[in-house]
Amino acid sequence: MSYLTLAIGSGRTANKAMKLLSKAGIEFPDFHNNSRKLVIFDEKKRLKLIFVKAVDLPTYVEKGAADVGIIGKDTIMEERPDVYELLDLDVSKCKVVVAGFADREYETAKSLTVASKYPEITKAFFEEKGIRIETIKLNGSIELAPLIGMSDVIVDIVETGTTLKQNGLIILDEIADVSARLIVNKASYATKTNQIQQFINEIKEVLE
Ligand SMILES: Nc1ncnc2c1ncn2[C@@H]1O[C@H](COP(=O)(O)OP(=O)(O)OP(=O)(O)O)[C@@H](O)[C@H]1O
Ligand SMILES: O=P(O)(O)OC[C@H]1O[C@H](OP(=O)(O)OP(=O)(O)O)[C@H](O)[C@@H]1O
Repeated sequence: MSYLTLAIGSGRTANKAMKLLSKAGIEFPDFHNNSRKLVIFDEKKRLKLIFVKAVDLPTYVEKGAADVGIIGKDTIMEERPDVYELLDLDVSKCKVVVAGFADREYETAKSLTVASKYPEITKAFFEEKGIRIETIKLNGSIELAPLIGMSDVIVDIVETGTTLKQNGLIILDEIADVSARLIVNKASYATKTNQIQQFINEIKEVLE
């Protein structure tokens, strides 16, 4: 039987995903905390694991370079890949929110400048709300933008709320709940149905 290729984001989700796999009895002997190895196999050689930049992960799965992938719902919403989303893994939980200063007009604003890593989520959300926006695409430290007057608000991830609090910002709107999801390449699902289904069942069994 050939192996499945599984893509995992190399950043924050990697450890969570590896813990989940280990709980399901799928062990990767070559996985260590500070390892820079980008391709590893599980001990039974059923899974080839590749570590990719999270934002690129949907592309690997959509193009079939990976059969399956573990990725945050935020990235799925932003990239809208043509893949199957088959399982909510219920880890890496956070929210996509609009945040800004408490004392500025938000609900009554006709137009806003919004800084975000998520231009597509931002556009769709404010279109629906009927607020005209200019989006400033940033790749990190998003909370800085309103502090230095570069944007009125931000669209970003909140987990504990610490980053917002320490920068004097509050949640103004909630856009979506986020957790890690299992996505599957459509052609792989047709040609490797049993293998993929078995993998999903093994993971399902260890979800709380
Ligand atoms: N503070 C957070 N708490 C929980 N989950 C988060 C948090 N920030 C991000 N996430 C989730 O983890 C995913 C990966 O986030 P991360 O910031 O590690 O991206 P990355 O692209 O891997 O980072 P890097 O730029 O360091 O490679 C996000 O898409 C989101 O679903
Ligand atoms: O609510 P909290 O628990 O404070 O977490 C939220 C923060 O975590 C993420 O940033 P990340 O750590 O990925 O850093 P970044 O600024 O480089 O995106 C996110 O963009 C927020 O800034």
